[in-house]
Amino acid sequence: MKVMLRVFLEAKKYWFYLIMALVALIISTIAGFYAPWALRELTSIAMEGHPDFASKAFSIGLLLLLTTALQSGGASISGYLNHHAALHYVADLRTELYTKLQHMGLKFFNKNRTGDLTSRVINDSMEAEILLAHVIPDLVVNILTFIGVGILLFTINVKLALLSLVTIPFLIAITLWQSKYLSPIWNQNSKVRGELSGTVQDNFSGIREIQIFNQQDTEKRKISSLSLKHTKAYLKASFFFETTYPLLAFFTALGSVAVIIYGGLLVERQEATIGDIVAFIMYLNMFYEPVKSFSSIAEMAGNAVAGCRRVFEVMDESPDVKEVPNAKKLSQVHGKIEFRNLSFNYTPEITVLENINLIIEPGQTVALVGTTGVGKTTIASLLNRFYDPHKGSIFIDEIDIKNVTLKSLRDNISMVLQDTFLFNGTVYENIVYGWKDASKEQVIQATKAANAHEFIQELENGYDTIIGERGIRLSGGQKQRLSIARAILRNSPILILDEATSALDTKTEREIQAALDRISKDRTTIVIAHRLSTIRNADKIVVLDGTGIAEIGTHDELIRYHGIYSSLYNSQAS
Ligand SMILES: Nc1ncnc2c1ncn2[C@@H]1O[C@H](COP(=O)(O)OP(=O)(O)OP(=O)(O)O)[C@@H](O)[C@H]1O
Repeated sequence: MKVMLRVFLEAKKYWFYLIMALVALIISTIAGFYAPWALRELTSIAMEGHPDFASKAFSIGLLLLLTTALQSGGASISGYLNHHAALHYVADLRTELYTKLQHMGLKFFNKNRTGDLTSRVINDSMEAEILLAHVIPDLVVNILTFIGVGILLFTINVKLALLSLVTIPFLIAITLWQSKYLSPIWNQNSKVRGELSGTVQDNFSGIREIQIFNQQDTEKRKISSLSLKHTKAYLKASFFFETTYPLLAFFTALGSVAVIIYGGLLVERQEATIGDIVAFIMYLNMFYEPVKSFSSIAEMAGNAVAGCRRVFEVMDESPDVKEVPNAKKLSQVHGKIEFRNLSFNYTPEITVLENINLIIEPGQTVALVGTTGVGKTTIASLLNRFYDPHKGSIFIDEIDIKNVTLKSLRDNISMVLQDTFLFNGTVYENIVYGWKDASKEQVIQATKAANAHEFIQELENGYDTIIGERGIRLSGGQKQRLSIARAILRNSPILILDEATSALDTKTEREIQAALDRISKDRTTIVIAHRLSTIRNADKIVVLDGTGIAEIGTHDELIRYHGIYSSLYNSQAS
């Protein structure tokens, strides 16, 4: 109920449509009450042998035509308006959910599979349409019918009406029992659907690995087992539905049987007319309908509420990286960076960084080196506030990065990563991704600096070539050059190069290295590299070992020191 209420309240923008739909629905439902009444009147005047029967029948027929027109017209107007409101709300909900997801920290994405999140944005959000355009209107129709037809039954004959109430508790008991069991099944069902969609998405992203390692059969089995799990969850729900439905039909029929038998007696005693009995039986079916359909509405609502709950779960998730209230804008910085007493771990069991103290002066190039998994990329991620440190702080130009807006912080930092991510668009669109207003000349300048201009021109459509999902139509080195061009174009005062040249051959690497050295001259640069020959000229080399900094110095100083760096360098040189 809470979820349903939340959907309704959040759809406030569309209340006008929903209210208009409600009015049309009420008119349509009430108009539908007339048909049995018309039959009752017709039977009565026929039985009485009314002299003006034909003209009376004509007026009844006209009225029936009018009410039928109102019934169908109202239903269709209401259906359209409800869908208009519901589908627009779904569009808003999807955008809101997507926006929320965009601002979640990486910790959240480490915990949740992208396929499952996609399923929440695409499928689960659509369940709000079911709630607004189907469940709520159906509930209104049913409540109105139950009350309205109930009044009519009592108006026709109190004794018969009281008798027909006898079956109601049975019908209610069955539907309550059904919905009690159905709700957890629907929750499970949505969860399995998310799992299935997550795995399918993972597999398509990793299709190359599946084919390289010939794991098609294993993956097929995994998908088949998840599909079966989904089927079983559905089957469990339909089991309850299918077993209880005949029971509901039986008790409904029992009500009509009782009315026929007792009604016959009342007609004989002249306490009721034949017209009353005919109309009564017709109304009785309408009267039981809301109780009977309660279970299918409950089923639909259960499914829809489970989907919406999964959407709201993410909406209510508080981001682990938050902006402080009144966060300041970090304007164009000089680029002094200080890590002060910094400690961080991804999981409570393993400490990645402990008590890191490091000052990088504006314009300096500092290289982070150390064995794989020591925490170099983590330092870069902390500087970007993809995560927050558990202890200590990071300052840029003496300002704690926790006190500035995330946008302004990230506007000051460009990153080139080892795993280059490119979007499925043109080469040009990917280069200007960080600065949409760049001119063509600026783009060409950046691609020339990144040694990418030449190969781009040789592509089928030059800068307008579509590069495919994740840049699949480009080589690793080409992708990396585009990502370097993108970072150069962004021209931010802090540049992070995380294994930025690792996918390049030695000749191209040397050429790009020269470009990178040039652009890093007038900005603070953090270089993460395994190939130590690429960072020889850094102003400072920081060697990480264990959870902390083991050595700091220039290349020559560290070589003379004969420590970790010197032995790493010598082992690479030999
Ligand atoms: N998202 C994550 N969740 C949990 N642990 C992580 C996560 N990312 C990294 N780690 C762990 O944190 C440690 C530091 O990782 P990090 O990527 O910073 O190392 P690195 O020095 O950059 O390694 P490499 O040179 O191989 O790129 C590693 O032990 C890694 O397994």
